[in-house]
Amino acid sequence: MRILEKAPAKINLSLDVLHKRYDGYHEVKMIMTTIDLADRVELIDLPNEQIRIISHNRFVPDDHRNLAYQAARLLKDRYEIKRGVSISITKTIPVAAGLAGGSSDAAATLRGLNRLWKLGLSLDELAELGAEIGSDVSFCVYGGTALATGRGEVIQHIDPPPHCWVVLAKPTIGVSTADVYRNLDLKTIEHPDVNGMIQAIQLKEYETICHLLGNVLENVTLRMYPEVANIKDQMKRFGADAVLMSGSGPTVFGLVQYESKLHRVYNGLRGFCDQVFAVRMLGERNILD
Ligand SMILES: C[C@](O)(CO)[C@H](O)COP(=O)(O)OP(=O)(O)OC[C@H]1O[C@@H](n2ccc(N)nc2=O)[C@H](O)[C@@H]1O
Ligand SMILES: Nc1ncnc2c1ncn2[C@@H]1O[C@H](COP(=O)(O)OP(=O)(O)OP(=O)(O)O)[C@@H](O)[C@H]1O
Repeated sequence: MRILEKAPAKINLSLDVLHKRYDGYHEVKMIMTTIDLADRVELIDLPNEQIRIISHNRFVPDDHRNLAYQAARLLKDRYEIKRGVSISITKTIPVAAGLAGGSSDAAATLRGLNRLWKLGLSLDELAELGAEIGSDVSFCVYGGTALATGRGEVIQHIDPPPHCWVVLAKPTIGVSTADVYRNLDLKTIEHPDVNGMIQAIQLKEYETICHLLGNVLENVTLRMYPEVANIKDQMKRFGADAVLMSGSGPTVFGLVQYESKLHRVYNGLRGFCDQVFAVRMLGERNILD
């Protein structure tokens, strides 16, 4: 049997860090939303016990380091599955970009294997398992728009933002999330207004959403990689309504309300950056059904 799952990327509209926890992780408070930029994960049942990863992207590991492999291993061990699976990942989401590409592949693998192996698990149960793989996996199991707290795995669904376009530009550097958190100086950060962002999303106030975009990890990555600031400047110059780095970066996203302006921002950025995308926000909860 063959199962196909879409694995969409996320962006963080607001990302705050409250404190460092005793387990070494940081307590976060952030708004995540799904965008229409997705990998494709294809699962094929294998009669033996093997978990096989196929990916033609040289930056994506094809062994136990792959988060999709870890998702399959977790379900196989936890539910004592005596079968194997071939997991073929077609990447569109840039790697190590701050867009949760690997996490979304893992989440898609959890959803797909739940169907392939007829495990009958709920999305809540899959999200709980996902948290064992990585902090962003729980959100990716559901997709949509959510307030994420804890280390990112405590998910409260919220309304989708109003319709708009997202232009993404990924500089040719990969960023280590662990390094960015390690270099964050909690004493000097300016906290974004996460509650205000939730309210603005609920009221569908596009201008307020633009005004309140904020990410405390942005300055850390900007200090490590000044080219990210350059891309931010270019994106503003070409007319994006608001610009922010996603997650730990280095991808920069710009919000654009009207399609007429979208092409100018997209084409302008293509002169500076190899990986540029123009996509819709997909903040509705049932997008993965
Ligand atoms: C930056 C974000 O992408 C925003 O959505 C996430 O907070 C990171 O999520 P992720 O990549 O799934 O992170 P994980 O794979 O769980 O952790 C990678 C590393 O980032 C650091 N980390 C991650 C999440 C968190 N709340 N606090 C942390 O300090 C830890 O050093 C951890 O070893
Ligand atoms: N399925 C996968 N796709 C991409 N990278 C993966 C995958 N599995 C493991 N990795 C490894 O994870 C690292 C981070 O890649 P990923 O694309 O998930 O980062 P990210 O978008 O910054 O994630 P996040 O936003 O959750 O921090 C890569 O350098 C790669 O070695």
